[in-house]
Amino acid sequence: MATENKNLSHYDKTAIPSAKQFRFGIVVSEWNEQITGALCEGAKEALLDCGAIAGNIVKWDVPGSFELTFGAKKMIETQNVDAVIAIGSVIQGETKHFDFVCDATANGIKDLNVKYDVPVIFCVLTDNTLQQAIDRSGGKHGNKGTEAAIAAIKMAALGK
Ligand SMILES: Nc1c(NC[C@H](O)[C@H](O)[C@H](O)CO)[nH]c(=O)[nH]c1=O
Ligand SMILES: CC(=O)[C@@H](O)COP(=O)(O)O
Repeated sequence: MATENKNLSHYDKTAIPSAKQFRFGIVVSEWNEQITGALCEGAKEALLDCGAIAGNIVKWDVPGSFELTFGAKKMIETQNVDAVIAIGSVIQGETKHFDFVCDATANGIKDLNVKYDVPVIFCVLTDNTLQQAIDRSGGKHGNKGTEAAIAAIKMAALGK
C-alpha cells in the first residue's frame, strides 16, 4: 500500500500499550528543518498522547540524516532509552548524493537494530520533491513522525 492510500497520523489508542513506563530518544537531522521539525512535533505529540512522560523523552539534533546512525548509537549507549526515533528528510537534488545518503542511513539504522537490544525507528523521509515531504510531515498524507512514535511504543513493549 502506498502512503497515498494510508493516513500516517491515524492510530487506535486502544491497540497501543501505554508509553508511561518507557524512555524515548529522538535524534533529529537539521537538514530540511521545516520538515524534520514537523516530524519531531508529530512524534512528541503522539508519545505524550499515549502516556509518555515529557521528562522521559530525550531529543538531540544532528547535522544531517547521515549522522542519524551515530546519534542513535550514542543515544542508546548513554541515555538508558527503551526506543529511539531517528528523524530525517532527504530530498532529491541534482546528483546521486541522495542515493548514497538514503542508502547509508537506512543501512546504518538497520545495523543498529541488529547490534543493540533497543529498537531504532526509521523516520526518514526520502522524497523526490519538497512537496512530497510536506505532504508526509503533517500535510495531506498525515505525519510520519506520528507513525514512528506508535512504532516506537509497540517495539519498546515487545516481549515485555
Ligand atoms: N542533502 C541532504 C543531506 N545531506 C547531508 C548529509 O546527511 C550529511 O550531513 C553530510 O553528507 C555530512 O556527513 N542530509 C539530509 O538529511 N537531507 C538532505 O536532503
Ligand atoms: C540528498 C542530497 O544530498 C541532495 O539534496 C544534495 O543536493 P545535490 O545532489 O544537488 O548536491
